[in-house]
Amino acid sequence: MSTEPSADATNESETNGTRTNESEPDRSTTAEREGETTSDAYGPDDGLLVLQNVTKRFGGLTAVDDLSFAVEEGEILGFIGPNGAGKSTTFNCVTGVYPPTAGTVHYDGEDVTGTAAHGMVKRGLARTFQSFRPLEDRSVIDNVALALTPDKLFSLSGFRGGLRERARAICKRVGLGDRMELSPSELPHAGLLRLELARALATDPDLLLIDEPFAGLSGGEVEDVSGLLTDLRDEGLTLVVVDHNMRGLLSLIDRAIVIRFGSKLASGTPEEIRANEEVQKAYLGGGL
Ligand SMILES: Nc1ncnc2c1ncn2[C@@H]1O[C@H](COP(=O)(O)OP(=O)(O)OP(=O)(O)O)[C@@H](O)[C@H]1O
Repeated sequence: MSTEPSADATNESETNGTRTNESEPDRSTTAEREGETTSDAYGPDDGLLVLQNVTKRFGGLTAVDDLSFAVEEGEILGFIGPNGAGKSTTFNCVTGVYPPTAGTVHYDGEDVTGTAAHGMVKRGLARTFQSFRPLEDRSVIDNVALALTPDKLFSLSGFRGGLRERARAICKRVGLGDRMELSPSELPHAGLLRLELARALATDPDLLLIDEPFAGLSGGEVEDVSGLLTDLRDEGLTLVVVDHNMRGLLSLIDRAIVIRFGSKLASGTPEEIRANEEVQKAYLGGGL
């Protein structure tokens, strides 16, 4: 698996799960871990998004290793793993940043393996980024309007008016209704996160992949954002959330997949994840 001479083991609470100082993870342990999880045999229709045996290699490094899981329609799935576990790489394989080296990705029953990013957005898959850069010379509402997909809105009568109306509704939806005319630089961090969510919602997704929404938020803000995400799910969206804030994440999600060294370590309800000894070890000191 990984031969990464990584120096990314800087998070002391997750040092056990990084690849630092490890040339090869223990294969037999991996096999034992897999034995503890539910069956890894998924069919294309087992969820809105289904990964089957997805592997991604960068040269000699295997960042994602034969990973299979399904995201069920209407759920909030937590996608958890220590630093360097392969979470972003998995997201990148799904959202068309690059194709997987092996394995297949099905979206809404169709094989979308290797589909480019704009094609995945068109199919209804949106993504937020942890480090996002809105256009600073545009207002909040303009940033949202620019993310709208015109082919879903175009009408001969009022193309521009329609866009603005829709952007306004989305700003209100994410709690930015009273800050639409501000510049992004005037928003606090939690406001920027709401703007990033708004930009993703502007593509009219069915499935939203959200990268570390709780990073940098206070306890109260975590609760507010969790409330917003729960509302979005209740309105019909399917959500996959990645975050290191295990406590915040476990109180939000319906189910979690935990990965380590690019492979599945555990899956289950928040209660099952909290009680899982392998997860406890991977997050030694993480306060589950
Ligand atoms: N483009 C790339 N080229 C080479 N190696 C990469 C590339 N992208 C990621 N990696 C490596 O793949 C492994 C998995 O990285 P990835 O970013 O997917 O982990 P992660 O779980 O998202 O980590 P974090 O929580 O720190 O963001 C790491 O060892 C990383 O250094």
